[in-house]
Amino acid sequence: NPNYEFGGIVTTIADLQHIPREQLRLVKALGQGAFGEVYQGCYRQRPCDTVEMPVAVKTLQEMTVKQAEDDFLTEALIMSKFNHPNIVHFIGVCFDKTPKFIILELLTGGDLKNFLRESRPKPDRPSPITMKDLLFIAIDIARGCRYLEEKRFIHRDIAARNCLLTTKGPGRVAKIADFGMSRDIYRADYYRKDGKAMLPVKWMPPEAFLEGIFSSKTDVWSFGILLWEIMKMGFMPYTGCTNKEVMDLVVQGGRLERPENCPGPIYGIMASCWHPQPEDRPTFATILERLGYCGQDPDVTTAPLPMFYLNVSSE
Ligand SMILES: CN1CCN(c2ccc(C(=O)Nc3n[nH]c4c3C=[N+](C(=O)[C@H](O)c3ccccc3)C4)cc2)CC1
Repeated sequence: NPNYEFGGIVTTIADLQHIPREQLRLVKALGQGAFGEVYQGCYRQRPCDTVEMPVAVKTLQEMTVKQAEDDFLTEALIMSKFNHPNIVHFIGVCFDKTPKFIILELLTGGDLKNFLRESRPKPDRPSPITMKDLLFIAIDIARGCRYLEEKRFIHRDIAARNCLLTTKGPGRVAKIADFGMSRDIYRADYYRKDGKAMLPVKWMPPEAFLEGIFSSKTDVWSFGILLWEIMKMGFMPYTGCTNKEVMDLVVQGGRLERPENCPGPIYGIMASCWHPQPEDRPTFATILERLGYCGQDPDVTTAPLPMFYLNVSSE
């Protein structure tokens, strides 16, 4: 069984909260995870309890190779170490029988990329959200990233697709929810990542995809791309470019343009995340401070959202 060293402490499966299967009830499928289905479920904290807590249940499909099983466990070990309002909370594991389960906090708003795309203004329906909502989502994720930075944990895959919302409605909180990439790096053999096909190149800085150098400044670059995703309400970055074209472009100093209607101060923040030199990129503490100022600036918070329906591209 894999173990996981974090902050000088080694954790193994024995250290995780184990949840008896009879205290769990699967309700409905939420989506397809990397290892198998993700379900909405109910968890009864004690057998005698009548009250049940809604949870998300990640399943490891029955027929898997040992490696996938270790990866699944490693993801649980990683998530069990975090405790922050902008990181999806780990509740426990249910590994006594197959299929194995990881029990996590349930977020019912779905992933951030789909939410942004669904929230675009339409000819017959103005957007249900405003620039201020987009800014608050960015601030939530920046808080989660600052926590990881403080813990010296490198996520390696900060992107809108890996973030979840507690609800689509007002009062929504955005959280970092997927640790698949950082989990894979804990795996001994890196070959799968060297396939390049698996790497989120469009979210990576040059030193990462050229030399395999990762640090919290890698996550800062990715956060800049995430900020661009938010301001473009779910567009794919570098639309239409292949990974190779993006690597060549970025190495030569090419960068994503300021999205239409994106307030200058916000574009300034994302551009600062894309310095060629990692050390010239801001910390998440600085990013949070600057996002906070933007939130106090009416020119920013009252800025109109971009219009997409004037062009026909689905992206
Ligand atoms: C009309 N809409 C359609 C979509 N719908 C949903 C769609 C998906 C979800 C959902 O997966 N919620 C989750 N809560 N907790 C975790 C979840 C996933 N987790 C995971 O760990 C998943 O691996 C994960 C991680 C990051 C992003 C996606 C999936 C942990 C909730 C509502 C709302 C109504």
